[in-house]
Parts: sequence; structure tokens; C-alpha cells
Amino acid sequence: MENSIVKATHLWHKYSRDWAIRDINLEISQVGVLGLLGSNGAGKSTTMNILCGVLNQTEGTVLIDGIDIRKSPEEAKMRIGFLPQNAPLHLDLTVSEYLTYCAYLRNIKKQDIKAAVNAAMEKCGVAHFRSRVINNLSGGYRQRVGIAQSIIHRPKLVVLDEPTNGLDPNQILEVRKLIKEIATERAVIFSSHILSEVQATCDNIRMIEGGKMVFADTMTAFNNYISPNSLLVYMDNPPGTEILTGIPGVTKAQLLNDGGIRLHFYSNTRVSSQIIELAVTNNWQLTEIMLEKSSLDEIFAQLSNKTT
Ligand SMILES: Nc1ncnc2c1ncn2[C@@H]1O[C@H](COP(=O)(O)OP(=O)(O)OP(=O)(O)O)[C@@H](O)[C@H]1O
Repeated sequence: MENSIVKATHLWHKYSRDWAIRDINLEISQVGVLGLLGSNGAGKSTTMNILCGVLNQTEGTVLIDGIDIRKSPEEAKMRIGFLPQNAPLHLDLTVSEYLTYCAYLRNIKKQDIKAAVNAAMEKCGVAHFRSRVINNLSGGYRQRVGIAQSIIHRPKLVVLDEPTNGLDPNQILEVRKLIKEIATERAVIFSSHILSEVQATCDNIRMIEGGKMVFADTMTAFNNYISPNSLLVYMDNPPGTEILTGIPGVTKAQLLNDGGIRLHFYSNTRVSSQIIELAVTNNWQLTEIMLEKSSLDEIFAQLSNKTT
């Protein structure tokens, strides 16, 4: 049987007194993007640094392509590309000088360096800036160069720690597109504290909160899990709550102080269209209807409670 690209088992880490991460397990066997979502201080960077062998875990094991990163770090790290939160760029070098330097550090054979640098520049869309000093590139292009250094040795796993942080909306879209492209050939782990960012980029999601893994599944399962299950309705001529709770799928109708009604319903039921149809038929004079979405904090809280 083929080895998993990465398999982390029972990872615990303590910087000083408190545990920064507790019993994190993670396995990737396929190419694609896995999103590591968590609020600030949740433990994402700690996990990523351990996966990349930059930080030694207090407990647990990390296997990269079956190789224990603590026992055979050089061999394991040949299979990993890493873009830490602060990209390790040399601002005074040109793009091609910097990537050539990275290729040397990655022990690429001398005769193969030029081709490796060209391939990484092409893939990341920076070939036309090969002679430009990195200091003179925009944030988005610097991040592309950071991603280029992470794939220069064609690793099986690329780990990107908050790669879109600090970029403007257009740059974010471009970097997301690039991440998806590089993930067609390898496994990519991508961290963010922004839910929409992970939703837009990832096939699978792992959520960390308070150092613990609180959700591990596909993005589709996550979206189903967090799909809204309440809506707010405002009507000038509302019916009694007993009529509303009689609508198939509605579990509870709650009168609000501002005159609105909060309707709770089972997910996957088409309650809003039923309300609209009934309001027209019965002259309830519907003025406003909107789905209520949980905030990320609420989702974290729900998931954390579920697992503790
Ligand atoms: N070098 C360190 N020494 C002591 N504590 C640390 C160190 N680095 C991180 N921590 C603590 O470990 C916990 C997890 O931090 P970590 O940086 O892994 O979180 P994160 O999810 O990456 O957050 P952010 O998005 O803010 O970087 C936090 O409580 C943090 O304060």
C-alpha cells in the first residue's frame, strides 16, 4: 500500500507551561488543498511548523511519505515545501537570483538548477519579473515568489501559513488561483483564520480551536454542517405562531421585541420559499425575510462544545 503524503499522529506541543496544541491527528493521502482554519492563537502555526520539521513536537509523530521527520529530517524535508507566515525572502536579490539560491539550499543538482528555477517562475507567474529586485515587487508578487521557492524542488507536500495575509482583494484572488493550480500535482496545506478564504480554496477542512482539532471532514460536509437553520421574518399582518410551527420543517417560532419572528427549521428544508408562498396566499404582508448565518465565533463555539 502507498504511504500517506503526511500522517501526523497524536501531536502535542508545549512552549513553556501550557499546551499550544493537544492531540492533533492529520492524514493526507491525495493531492488537493486542505484548509487549516482557526482563530488567532488557535495553534495553526505550531501545527504547521511541526509538520515541516521547523519545530520539534513535545509528543507525537509526523511521517512524510512514510518517513519520520524526527528520525530522518533531511530525507523527509526533501518532500516538503514551506512558506511560513513571514516569507523568507531576500529583498535585495532579484527573483531569479533568490530562486537559484533556494534551489542550491534544496540540494538540486547544479545542472538542473536553471530548469527548476524557470519551471517554478513559470508556474507561479513571475517569469516576466525574473530580473526585478524582490523589494520592488507588490505584495501579491512577493507572495508568488514565496510560493515559487516552496515548490522549486517539486515536493509532495506544500505547507502555506496564512499566504493571503496582508494582500488586497485582487491579489488574494490571484494567490488562491495559484494555490489551486499547484495543488493539482501535490498536497497543499493552507492555513487561515478567515472562513470564506478556506471555503473558497479548499477541498478538505480541519478546524483547530484552543489547540484542539474540532472539525475534520470535507468542505462539502462542513458547508452542510454550518448551513443556516434559522431565518428572520417581518410581516405587517403575521399569523399566530402555531400556524408558523405547522409549516413542514419549522421547529420553533420565536417572537422578537422588534416585531420580527425568528423561525428555526431543520437544515435541508425549503422553508423560505414556503413562507413566501403562504404569505402571498394568506395576505400576511411579508416585508422582509432573511437567513441567519452563524458567525465563525459561533461555529467555533458549537464545534468546541461538541468535542469537549
Ligand atoms: N514561541 C512561542 N512561545 C510561547 N508560546 C507560543 C509561541 N508561539 C506560539 N505560542 C502560543 O501557542 C499558542 C498557539 O499559537 P500559534 O501561533 O500556533 O497559533 P495560530 O493559530 O497560528 O495563530 P496566529 O494566526 O495568530 O498565528 C498561542 O497561545 C500562542 O500564544
